[in-house]
Parts: sequence; structure tokens; C-alpha cells
Amino acid sequence: MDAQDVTADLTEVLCTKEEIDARIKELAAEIDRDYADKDVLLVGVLKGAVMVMADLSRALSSHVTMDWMAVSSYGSGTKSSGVVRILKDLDADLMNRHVLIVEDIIDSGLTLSWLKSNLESRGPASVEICTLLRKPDAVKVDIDVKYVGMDIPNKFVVGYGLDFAEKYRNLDCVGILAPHVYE
Ligand SMILES: O=P(O)(O)OC[C@H]1O[C@H](OP(=O)(O)OP(=O)(O)O)[C@H](O)[C@@H]1O
Ligand code: HPA
Ligand SMILES: [Mg+2]
Repeated sequence: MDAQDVTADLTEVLCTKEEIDARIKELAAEIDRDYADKDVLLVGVLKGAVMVMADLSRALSSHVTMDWMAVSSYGSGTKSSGVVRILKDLDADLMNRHVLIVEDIIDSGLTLSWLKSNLESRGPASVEICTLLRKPDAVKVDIDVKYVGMDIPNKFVVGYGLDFAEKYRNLDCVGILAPHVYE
């Protein structure tokens, strides 16, 4: 089966490949402008942020370094457990660095709220967040996010890095997962 045929499991495509590409280019232009005189360390949050990191980093014109952290709060379900676990820590020392966390989605906000304070405790010069997607109606914590690609409805979505039980990450669009797939 062709990988992209799994769009049959979506009730709606929220962001097409073209829309994602265009928005990522706009975010990259903003980031280039804001960090024009600074060295930025992009911190990608595995595994969901892999696609955003790959496309955003290549859309930037400034030199950046990249590091990765793996945290998990969802396991194999569609609801955050609220408990964030570090599965893989950063290799980089954050002391005096300008850190930009790159994420695929802010849903409850629990992952990023926890991660931002965790990274802030390591002595960086600054910590900001860039997320492709945000669900304003699902956010449970107050969290300051500098770069947001798109606000989306409070529905479980997949594609472009986002999974359900590790599937659908390789879709080139973001869509709402049909409830029959997980109910
Ligand atoms: O705002 P929240 O409710 O905390 O949800 C957002 C987080 O959940 C997902 O990761 P997950 O823990 O499923 O791991 P994954 O990136 O490997 O899919 C997603 O990639 C974000 O990191
Ligand atoms: O809507 C979502 N889809 C996939 N993974 C997620 N992690 C948090 N929210 C979501
Ligand atoms: Mg996930």
C-alpha cells in the first residue's frame, strides 16, 4: 500500500503539505530575524518534531546547531498521562546558549511546560519555543510560546511527525484521525 493512502483513516486534512511548507518558511524568516546576532541551538523533541526540525532548520538562512531530546507523556494512547519521562537527554551543555525548542504540537502543554523549565534550570542565555501546531482549547497550563505555526481544533491529529501508536508519522499533511481507528 502506498504510504499516503492512509489518508483514508482521516476525517479531514487540516494542513496540506503546501500549507505546512509555506508556514514553516514564514516561521524561519521570523527566527532568522530574531536571532540575527545570536547563535541558536535548536532542540528537537523526539520523535514528533523530526519533520518540523528537518524542514525548519533547512529553511533558516543562519547557521544553527541541533540537538535532540526524547520525552514521552502519551505512551500509545490519545490522552496525555501528564507524567513526562526523559527517554534521551541532550548531548549539549546549555550554559549561556540561546535555546529554541522545536516541537510538533502543544496539546495540553504539559510536555513543553515541563521541558521549558527543565532546560531553563541548565543556565541557558534564553529558552524559547517554536511549535508547528497548537490546540488552544486543550491547553491546561500557561505557557509562553514565541512561534506558533497554526492553531487547530481540539481533535486528535496525525501526520507530519505526529503519530497514533507510532503510525501515520510519515504523512506529508496533518489530519484529524477518524475515531473508528482508535475507538
Ligand atoms: O502538550 P502535550 O499534551 O504535552 O502533548 C504534546 C506532546 O505529545 C507528543 O509527544 P509524545 O509524548 O506522544 O511522544 P512522540 O513525540 O514520540 O510522539 C507531541 O509530540 C508533543 O511532544
Ligand atoms: O493530537 C495529537 N496527535 C498525536 N500526538 C499528539 N500528542 C499530543 N497531541 C497529539
Ligand atoms: Mg506522540
